[in-house]
Amino acid sequence: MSDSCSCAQHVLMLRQQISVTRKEIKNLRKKVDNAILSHKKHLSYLQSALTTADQKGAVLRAQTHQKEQVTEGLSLEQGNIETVPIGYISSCFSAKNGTPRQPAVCRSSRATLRIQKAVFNNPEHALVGLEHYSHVWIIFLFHKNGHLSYKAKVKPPRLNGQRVGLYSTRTPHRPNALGLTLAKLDKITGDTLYLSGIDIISGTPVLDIKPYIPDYDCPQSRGGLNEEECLSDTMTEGFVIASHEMAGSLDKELGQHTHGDMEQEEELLVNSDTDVVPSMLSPKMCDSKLTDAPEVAEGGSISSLLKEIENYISWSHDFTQGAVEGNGEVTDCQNAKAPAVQRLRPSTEMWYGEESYSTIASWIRDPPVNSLAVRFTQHAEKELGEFQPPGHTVPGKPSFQFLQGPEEAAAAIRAVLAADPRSVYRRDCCQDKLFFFTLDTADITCWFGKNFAEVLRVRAVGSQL
Ligand SMILES: C[S@@+](CC[C@H](N)C(=O)[O-])C[C@H]1O[C@@H](n2cnc3c(N)ncnc32)[C@H](O)[C@@H]1O
Repeated sequence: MSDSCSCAQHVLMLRQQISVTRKEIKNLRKKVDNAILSHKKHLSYLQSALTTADQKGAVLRAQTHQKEQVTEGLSLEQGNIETVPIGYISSCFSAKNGTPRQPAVCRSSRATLRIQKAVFNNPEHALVGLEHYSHVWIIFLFHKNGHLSYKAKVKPPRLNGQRVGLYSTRTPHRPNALGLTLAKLDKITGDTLYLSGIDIISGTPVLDIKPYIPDYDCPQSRGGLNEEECLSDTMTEGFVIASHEMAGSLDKELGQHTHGDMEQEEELLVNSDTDVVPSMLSPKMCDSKLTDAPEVAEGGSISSLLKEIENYISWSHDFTQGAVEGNGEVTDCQNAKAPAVQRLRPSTEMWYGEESYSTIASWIRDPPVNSLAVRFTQHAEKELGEFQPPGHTVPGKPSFQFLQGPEEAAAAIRAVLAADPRSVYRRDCCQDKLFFFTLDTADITCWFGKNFAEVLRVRAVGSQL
């Protein structure tokens, strides 16, 4: 009996010891977990400090290198510069394939650019004031050129195999692999720029940002066009403003005008050495020259002259509106013209003088390749419709990271394909092959037929086939 009693006591004691040991183990585990957590925090802090130090190191190295170059006589003055990216692009294009060739091709393409802390202690300070501008020039490195090879002559895809000097093109393959893109600045939040209308892939190092100032950057805008007017997508405003300007300058000068001056203005309008045919002018302006109106010369009917100008302005607005509706193509300069509108250019030119105008190679607006009709199979349309806007999570459905939803994505896909993203080689030799590209979080599969492209499949990046 006593044996069994002492045995039971022993078991009880052992149980108590086990329970104490368990508690100790639990406490120890807690301590270890806490230690791991605090180490992890410390580690991530150290890692981020290391990254910043690395970036700062890169900047310092660049600066030191620059100084060394100065002492070695290889300074800025000799055209030597060690570049330091001010940030890297995150964009809806992850690869070169399928990325628009110019920003104007796809207005809905989106990107962000965060200014690096390594370059400025307070990157957001460097952006103060930029919010007043609607567009910015992005100067970047074509970092995915693969190798730094270049040739003096290139074959732009839109020239369908014809060769031209590389400096007459925007080819990425140039001695200094610098790209220049005019992007729309949608907003700035802290140290980050939100951009749209870009032709730059994710990960691209950006070297500089400059505000787009039409008064400086857009020859057509000289002579008093304001920002809004110059940035308009069409010629309409420019044309109308020219007429307004004419009215304005007449307003100012009416008192001093002689009959001869009036005649000159009219001469300029009707007989200028341009291809503006009389039928392009207001019927009234063609029929009755201002010089035919003796009251004006006598200073008697200024109001009728102003009325005339007003009619002209309103007519020219209607006319250009009609012309513009036919074609929405635009290029770098945001008010560059569609071919239909081009004919109107000389009439504006008259008022600013020829030197105010830019000229371009005709193939830019009238290339020997057709733009393509784009269609989606029903299946592809349905697949695209599944995509959710950024931040929306619906179980089992993919979400975009940049594009605002399926509609915007469809517009972007149409724009990219309509401009025929294939190389000349691919167009000629691989016509029957499928074409793949990635847009935001969607993998697009399509094929090309005569003058059309068809989207066959739209799948979430990384999803199983
Ligand atoms: C023809 S370049 C024009 C870029 C810029 N607008 C310019 O005029 O300098 C646009 C093409 O460059 C390619 N591209 C974009 N970002 C790139 C990068 N970081 N490295 C190499 N190629 C790039 C894409 O294939 C895109 O279609």
